[in-house]
Amino acid sequence: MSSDSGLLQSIKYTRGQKFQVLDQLRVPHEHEYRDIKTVADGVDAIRTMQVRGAPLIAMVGCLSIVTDMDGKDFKNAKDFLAYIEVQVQALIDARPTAVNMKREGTRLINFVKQQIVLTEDITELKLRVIEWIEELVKTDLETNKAIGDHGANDIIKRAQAGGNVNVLTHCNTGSLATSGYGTALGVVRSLFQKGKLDHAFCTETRPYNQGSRLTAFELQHDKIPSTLVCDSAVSWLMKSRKIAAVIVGADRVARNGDTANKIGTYQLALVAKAHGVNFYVAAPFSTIDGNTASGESIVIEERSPTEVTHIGGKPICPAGINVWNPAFDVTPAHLITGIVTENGVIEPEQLSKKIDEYNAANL
Ligand SMILES: CSC[C@@H](O)[C@@H](O)C(=O)COP(=O)(O)O
Repeated sequence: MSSDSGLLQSIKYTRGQKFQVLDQLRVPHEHEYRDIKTVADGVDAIRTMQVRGAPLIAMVGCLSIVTDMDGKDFKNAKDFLAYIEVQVQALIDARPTAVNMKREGTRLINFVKQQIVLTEDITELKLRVIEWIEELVKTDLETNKAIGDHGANDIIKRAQAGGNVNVLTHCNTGSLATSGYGTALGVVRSLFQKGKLDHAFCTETRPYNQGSRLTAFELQHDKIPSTLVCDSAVSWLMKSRKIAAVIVGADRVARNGDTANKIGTYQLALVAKAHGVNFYVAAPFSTIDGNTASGESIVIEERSPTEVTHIGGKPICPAGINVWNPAFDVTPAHLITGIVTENGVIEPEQLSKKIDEYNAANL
């Protein structure tokens, strides 16, 4: 399930058999898969960033429930529901900023509540949960392809003179952050497949280097013409090359369009504004959090200082220096040209209305 091709397969899952995740801490140099047998394994893989990226975190979390409940006995349906609620909360707590695990976990709990009205048979309930989670993973790939096409079409439409475009992306939002294809990197893939991409630039994305380790790897893998730049080179890049668009992913989009994403996204948006470059956020609708009014209330995860002070386990600065390591920042909506979803490109001012329409149709 869930692969574009071998090396970019973030998840290996076969019902009733194994569930494994690619250990992204080792990419690009090694491709080792880790078994996920329990929710505790899932939480650990998410916390240590063996798996990362908002959509993938949710899928790995949910699939870890599938393997965890295998062979477990439950006294009754109420006991089963209580178990699901506890596991979902543990997975939500693993990393606080991305909303996807919270959203899918809440939907899963609601689904179980509906099902226990229909049947109290535990074997049947387990099967329905497995099918619900497998569908979630399958849908993610289709969603990403739709995001890719909507984003690419909008960029092409706005590109002056209708020629091929250069784009810049940040962090890793590709096959490795999703079940396949990717969100912002899906837009790059789609531009390439349409023959409309001149060149893709990707940032290193310090401190964790998702750009240089993972995105550069994906771009090379797909033979997409691409160049890696330091995070500190982006202003000069936009000044000296013609960049049609910056495309980033999202960990949570608030109702007003403010967007939490990998640290450094906010400065990219400011630089894009200063240079008249369109700035897109590409994310599935499940990353839009209609319950969060604005970016003010988004909790920003702060991670270990060692991610800044060390690279590959080696220190790169004097021991004992104070470090602040926020993993994400919030880009204000007014800097965002469009939010690219599977349902089309939404201007931030239209987002609240679109959320209400989506909820009326889907919830
Ligand atoms: C499709 S992934 C979208 C976001 O999750 C991505 O841009 C990002 O910020 C990832 O952060 P990470 O800390 O690597 O999980």
